[in-house]
Amino acid sequence: MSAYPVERAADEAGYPIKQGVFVAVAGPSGSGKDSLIAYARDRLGHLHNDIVFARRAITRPALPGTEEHDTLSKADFERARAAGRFALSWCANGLSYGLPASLDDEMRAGRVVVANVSRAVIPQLGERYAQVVPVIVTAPRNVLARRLSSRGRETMEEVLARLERSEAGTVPVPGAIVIDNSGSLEEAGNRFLEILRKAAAWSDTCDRV
Ligand SMILES: Nc1ncnc2c1ncn2[C@@H]1O[C@H](COP(=O)(O)OP(=O)(O)OP(=O)(O)O)[C@@H](O)[C@H]1O
Ligand SMILES: O=P(O)(O)OC[C@H]1O[C@H](OP(=O)(O)O)[C@H](O)[C@@H]1O
Repeated sequence: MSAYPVERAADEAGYPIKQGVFVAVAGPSGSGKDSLIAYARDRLGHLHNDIVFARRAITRPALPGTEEHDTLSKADFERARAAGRFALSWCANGLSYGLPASLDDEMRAGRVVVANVSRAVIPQLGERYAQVVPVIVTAPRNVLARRLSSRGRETMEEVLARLERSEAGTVPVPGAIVIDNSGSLEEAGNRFLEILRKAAAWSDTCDRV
């Protein structure tokens, strides 16, 4: 068995990619990762062209009013993964998730890439990209429970499983920036926006040296 994830094998010699900044947004289900990403995306102003928001492939039907993603069947997902179409993939919550391999080109072009990822794959991101900014979004369990129930995307059983995972999925992420999203979306969203602005400035600096 290869020591590396399947996704790395396609271009082993070229990793880690030194350009670009990868902002990895993680944290328990319901903490508000997608909400913060959407908040910032709407307020980027002139940075809009420099920051790329990853579109995930998920083995879940697309639902109106939630994250826009590609939907693949399990079989198609596995085929895409085997063909090297994902920069990174993982399984969680009974689903498979993938980030498109085209993100490597965005990184090589020196852009800031923003993606919602599992906490567990942040170390793999560090193997693929030299500059990764992990952002962990948090909220207390009772807040997660309220938000997941009122979002209505999962059944009650699935909500309970996600709440269990909220702690079970916790892995140490050295150097992570933690955003407490237990208060207003505006407050946490502006903190996240500031992180993206800094990442864009950092990416510019790296381009020049
Ligand atoms: N600061 C906030 N105040 C009130 N409601 C919020 C806040 N942030 C997010 N929400 C709501 O909480 C719910 C969960 O948010 P969101 O879907 O962004 O979480 P997530 O971390 O992306 O979850 P998942 O990992 O399950 O996709 C949504 O209905 C969203 O509108
Ligand atoms: O618990 P961990 O492994 O950190 O995250 C698990 C996965 O679940 C959530 O996705 P979604 O809510 O199904 O869109 C996260 O975005 C992540 O991809």
